[in-house]
Amino acid sequence: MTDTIFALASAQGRAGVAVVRVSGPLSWNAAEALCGSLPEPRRAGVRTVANPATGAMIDEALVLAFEKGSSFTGEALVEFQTHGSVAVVSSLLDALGSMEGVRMAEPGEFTRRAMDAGRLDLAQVEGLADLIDAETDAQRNQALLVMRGGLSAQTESWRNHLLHALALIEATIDFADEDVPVDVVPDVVAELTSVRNELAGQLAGADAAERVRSGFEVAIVGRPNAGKSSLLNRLAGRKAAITSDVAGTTRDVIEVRMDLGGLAVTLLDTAGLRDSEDQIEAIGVALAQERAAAADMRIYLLEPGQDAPDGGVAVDEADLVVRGKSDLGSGDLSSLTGEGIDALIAEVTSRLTFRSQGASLVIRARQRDALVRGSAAVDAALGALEISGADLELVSEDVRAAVTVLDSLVGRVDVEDVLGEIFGRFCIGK
Ligand SMILES: Nc1nc2c(ncn2[C@@H]2O[C@H](COP(=O)(O)OP(=O)(O)OP(=O)(O)O)[C@@H](O)[C@H]2O)c(=O)[nH]1
Ligand SMILES: [K+]
Ligand SMILES: [Mg+2]
Repeated sequence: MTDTIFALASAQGRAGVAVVRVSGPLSWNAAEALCGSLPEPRRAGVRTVANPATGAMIDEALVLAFEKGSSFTGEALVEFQTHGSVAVVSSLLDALGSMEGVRMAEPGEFTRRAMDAGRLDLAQVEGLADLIDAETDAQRNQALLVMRGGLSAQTESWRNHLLHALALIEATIDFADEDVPVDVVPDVVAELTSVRNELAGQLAGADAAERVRSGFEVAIVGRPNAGKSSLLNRLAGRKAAITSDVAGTTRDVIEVRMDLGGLAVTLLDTAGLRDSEDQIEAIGVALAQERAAAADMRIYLLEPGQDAPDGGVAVDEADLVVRGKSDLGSGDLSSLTGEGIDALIAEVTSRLTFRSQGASLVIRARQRDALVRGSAAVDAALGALEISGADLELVSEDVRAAVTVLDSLVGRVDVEDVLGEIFGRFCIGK
């Protein structure tokens, strides 16, 4: 019999309410032992929860039971909503742990069971993991789409087209000796081409999807004392970086995480760009150049009197060049007075929002890799079909390979090795 597992599903520590989840064949028995009778399935009921071994009362809780086949895990499941006290939760967990056939869940084990029961596929599990980690609206929306099966539905449709192509090819191979000269090649080519184009479309939006998921990096660069750290602090609304009138104050890259219009953005403050005799500062400048070059966008901060960026970091059309310290005379913005700061935020947000709009549903390197391999297999099949008198056996092998790759994307085959890694990153209780 499968183990019955339990865990705190809500966050650790003091809270208004804590949720303890019990899933598996013995979950209802365990819950009945704790609270007498269970409410009707899917109907909340208030119960007194007591330790069956000692009779000691643990708490008064809202109890919810789910029947096998209609819970998150697909198993019989009970949720206790207790008062969110550390002592209540630990005595409830202790009481559960002392029961025969019931044990603490491993990280991600509830989700793993949901997947085994066919309630979620692997791509959806990845969406769920991202949803739990989501900090901004864009991350939440993206994760929800994937968790609700957006990528899975696409994959299913590609798979159906490929299977249709395969059926056409195989019928031709089977009837090769007979007198039915039907040329299936045009239909097969049409099916494969449409799949290839859709795969290419998803792949084209993978970079943007990755940015939405992990956040855009925006680096502030410029000469020493231009006011970069002051600008970072103004944008962050707190004193994240040291500022001073000493040129060469910043050496390390300072990172501040922000939410700009629902997008996750990491703002980088970097060392002022100049040739320095100071070894440590020179290392800082090299680091600044490296991080700025790798960032998605740069804000080049000009100091008063400076007309244009002076090398050191390549500035392209994705970047913003702004004049600071406007309070001293002319300029676009001032970190001292706040002038022009909202306009800068609006401009950065609109540029990044524009870039995020092409995002596809490919949220993981694993998924992208599968699409790249699937697309290569479809290309190989199409290539083989271009030769007149194409070897249909070879074509069918390529198409079959593409199907297998798509199956691995949703976890239908061949994914034991990635499962451990994916579920291990969930917390206990999920
Ligand atoms: N008047 C005025 N002074 C500013 C403004 N922004 C920064 N400063 C001053 O300019 C000097 C340098 O500011 P920082 O923010 O340390 O400049 P930085 O570009 O980070 O300097 P490094 O880290 O040394 O490269 C400090 O004395 C700041 O107070 C501004 O908008 N107006
Ligand atoms: K400075
Ligand atoms: Mg600085």
